[in-house]
Amino acid sequence: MRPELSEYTPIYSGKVRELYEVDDEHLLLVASDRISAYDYILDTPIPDKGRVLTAMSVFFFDALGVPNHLAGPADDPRIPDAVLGRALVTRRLDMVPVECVARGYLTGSGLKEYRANGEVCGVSLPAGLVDGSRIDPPIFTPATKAAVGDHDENVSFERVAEDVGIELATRLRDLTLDVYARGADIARERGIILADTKFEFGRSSDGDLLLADEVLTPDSSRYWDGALYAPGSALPSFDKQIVRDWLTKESGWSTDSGTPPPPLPSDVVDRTRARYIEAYERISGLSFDDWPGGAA
Ligand SMILES: Nc1ncnc(-c2cnn(Cc3cccc(F)c3)c2)c1Cl
Repeated sequence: MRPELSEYTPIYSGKVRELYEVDDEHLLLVASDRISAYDYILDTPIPDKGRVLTAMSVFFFDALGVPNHLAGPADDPRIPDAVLGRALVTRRLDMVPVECVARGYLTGSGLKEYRANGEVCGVSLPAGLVDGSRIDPPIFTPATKAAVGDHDENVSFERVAEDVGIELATRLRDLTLDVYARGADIARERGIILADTKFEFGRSSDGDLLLADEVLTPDSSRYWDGALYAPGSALPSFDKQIVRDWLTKESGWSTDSGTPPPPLPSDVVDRTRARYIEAYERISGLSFDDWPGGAA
């Protein structure tokens, strides 16, 4: 008999995720089916998005073999039926207040910084790079966590060292780059480019530095279709482009309308759900049908 979700104390609610307290030492990290686009949380959920992204994190935690915060399997008996398959029991850690970002390709806020001053987070890059250019070897471009609703602020490695000390800053950089490179290699071998990603780390009560939060999911990383990759072209998001294109090209809504996006039509929902499942099955080599939870 699984506990009810109402038995756990909610301690944090993010845009698309929630965090609950299971007991003094454990949390429940819940991924919703909500999807965000253009900084809005859309009214229409994508069925199974939370389960697919949870499955992706578990795959990468296992595949990368990095000490992490997981405290039980995807079907842990402490997970309520209502969130089975889209929730994980984790150790409660003392989170390091640094968004540990690795970039293997230049785009987004990194590209903006590069165009302004030829570097990203204090790391200078070769001249002549364009949107989507490969950054090889990948770079560590940390950020400070923004207030709710705001974007994180990119900071230099030196600033991180000032905040958390040079030893921990160095470990965060090395771990971030190592885990990103290995995860990106696994995905690239299966035709999916992980252009960049954001990790969070925490320290356990016995002082270990553990990989926490979600890992290498489409919400914490940019997923691109390797078959379409060419530097210089606007690179479509593997998982969110269907939604973005419908919103901006077919729905009549516009990003500068100042109004929330309209609900999504069922075909956009269905095709987006299929993209999430396709990404998971291609990267993991596993069938999503075997993942816990889902249609009762
Ligand atoms: N193992 C941990 N120990 C302590 N704190 C955290 C922690 C705090 N915040 N976040 C981000 C987040 C993750 C999910 C749902 C949200 F609403 C927010 C994660 C974790 Cl993962």
